[in-house]
Amino acid sequence: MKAKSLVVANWKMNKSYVPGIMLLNQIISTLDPLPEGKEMVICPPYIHLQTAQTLAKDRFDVYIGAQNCHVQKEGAYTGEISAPMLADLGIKYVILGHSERRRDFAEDGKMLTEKVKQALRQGLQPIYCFGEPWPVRKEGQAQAFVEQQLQEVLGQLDAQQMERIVLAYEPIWAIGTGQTASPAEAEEMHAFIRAYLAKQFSEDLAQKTTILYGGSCKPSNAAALFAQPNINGALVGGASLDAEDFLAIVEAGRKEL
Ligand SMILES: O=C(CO)COP(=O)(O)O
Repeated sequence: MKAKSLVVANWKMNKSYVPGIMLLNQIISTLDPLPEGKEMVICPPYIHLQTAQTLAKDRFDVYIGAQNCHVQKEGAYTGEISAPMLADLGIKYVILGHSERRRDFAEDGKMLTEKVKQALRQGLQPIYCFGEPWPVRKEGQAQAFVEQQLQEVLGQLDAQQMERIVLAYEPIWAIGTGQTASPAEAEEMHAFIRAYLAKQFSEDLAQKTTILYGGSCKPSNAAALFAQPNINGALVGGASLDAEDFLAIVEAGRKEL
């Protein structure tokens, strides 16, 4: 079985209520149905999740995701949102391990393993993010760094759990910088990640796992990235805040993925 292809919007902390609803409407209503095996996913801030879910509910090709969830199911955790709350809304995906959360909220492998397991228990599909900073790449240590970020979380999961995980390679130096990894650089890392999955789990699981690229993905570079054999889609930040740009990336995915 071939890996599912996804083009995922990560709005981060952008778009207040009315502009957010307008953008959701524009993106979802303009998209022509995608063929089977391809999905568009939108991960807006929490305030938009319920509306987004309503707008996407009759589409078999559009799904909604959250940008984070708490480790615990419920309790005295002021300001937090739990995985059961997201699942109850019908949300399908949750982004976990984004470098901005690792940096700003000290999320480490141990905590992310627990979050991934909690999300899975609630029926959500985690989009697990990882990627190296520039000094690590410069030293030629990018693969070793990525392998460790994979191992500390995925190494704690069984094959059945792994079947519901989406991976997102996001080199930190490419996030929000306009400096994307070249298609060859991205493909080299994606092939390495697939080889890791084959070694750690099985060749079958490695082939079935969706591996996204993230970091300054734009309409101008999406097609070349998507043409790489081990790239199954993208996690898009800045360019997902503009309907035309994001839909252009989704269209590149329709052709190339
Ligand atoms: O962090 C990202 C997606 O999660 C990538 O952000 P940019 O597309 O803005 O570089």
